[in-house]
Amino acid sequence: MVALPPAGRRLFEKGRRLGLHNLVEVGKVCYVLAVWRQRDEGRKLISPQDLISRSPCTSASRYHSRPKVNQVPTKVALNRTSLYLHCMSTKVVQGSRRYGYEECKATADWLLDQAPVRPLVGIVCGSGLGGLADMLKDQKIFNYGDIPNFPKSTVHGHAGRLVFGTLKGKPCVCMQGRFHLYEGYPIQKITMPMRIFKLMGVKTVILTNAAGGLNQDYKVGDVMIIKDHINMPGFAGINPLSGPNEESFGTRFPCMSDAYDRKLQQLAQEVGAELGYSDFLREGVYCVLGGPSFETIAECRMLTRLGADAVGMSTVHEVIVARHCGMQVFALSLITNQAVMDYDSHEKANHEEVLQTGEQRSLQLVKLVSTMVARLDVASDYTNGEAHHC
Ligand SMILES: O=P(O)(O)O[C@@H]1C[C@H](O)[C@@H](CO)O1
Ligand SMILES: Nc1nc2[nH]cnc2c(=O)[nH]1
Repeated sequence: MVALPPAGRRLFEKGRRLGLHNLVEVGKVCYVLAVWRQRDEGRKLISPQDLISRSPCTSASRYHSRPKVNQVPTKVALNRTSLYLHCMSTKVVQGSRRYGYEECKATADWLLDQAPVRPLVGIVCGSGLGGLADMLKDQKIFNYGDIPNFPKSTVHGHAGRLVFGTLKGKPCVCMQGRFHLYEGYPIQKITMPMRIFKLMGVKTVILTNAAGGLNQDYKVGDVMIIKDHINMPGFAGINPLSGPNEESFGTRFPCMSDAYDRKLQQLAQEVGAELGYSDFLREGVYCVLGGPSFETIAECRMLTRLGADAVGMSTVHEVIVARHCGMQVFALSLITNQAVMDYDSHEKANHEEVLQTGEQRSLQLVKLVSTMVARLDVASDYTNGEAHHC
């Protein structure tokens, strides 16, 4: 429990008596991250943002104006079934602590309370690649909007669902849709699911994305095993680990030269060869940019000279956070379009083409990933020799 100032402590004590838990201090402002026990709703975790959007600040209450989503509640009035927020400040709480251990743990616990399995493998589906989640057996699905502290998907082709289940007998959790910098979320927020994965017990993370092919040998529909990355936003100080280090997750200065697990790359090559995919299976360097605009011709030429084989708008931030907290990482790019390199070309990158290519390669991608998962050596982590059933 973090140290609370006296006002926060009093609020916490009061909230506790009424069934509210986990009062968290952020900067100078206290807010409630609540496990709110309501008589007929059972146990419910409500984040500050949810409290703001859902709480019934009625005209009957002395708090007459409904708080705006980016306002920070400075006072909270409680009774048995209702919670009223008083927002005096419009200051938005900044910084990584807001997406720190307490929040991630609360969300992980909330999910595990209801999940049918304790996942050992976490999968992130890129644009148009959500079909992977459909492979899971005995599914339990959570819409992102219902998960405390979780961002919402805003991009077409990202369903915005967290799916639990088993894939070839392995307990998995699958993000059907991810978050991107260009959606306007802080970088700590878009990578928070990785820490939630970790706290739920995930050992191996498999990430997929749609990317533009920079390497002139690549064709649309190729699948690139990511062997390394170039973190362009990182050059400008935009890194998910910026801010106070969360020691409980990992070290201040994590190594990234071993970010992409070599054994898993080897396994992908073997599985790909067995499945007859060698013709379109590649290995290369993925470069992340901020997006949402696609690259200019000059930018594509520059990235090629820097050693990038594919360019995209995701994955790298998640990889950094996943490695920081010690998970094993494997990542794939589906080359959905050729980056335009030539001023005579009339090609134009567009999201529709990205989704369409995703659909066309979906079956092979699902087969590759599911066969790899079947062979993952995570069995030794099962308790009592069984899958982690909660
Ligand atoms: O989530 P991913 O990286 O697969 O999404 C890519 C990058 C943009 O979000 C979008 C562009 O079409 O696809
Ligand atoms: N930045 C970037 N992201 C992509 N995602 C899919 N295709 C592309 C592309 O060409 N550029």
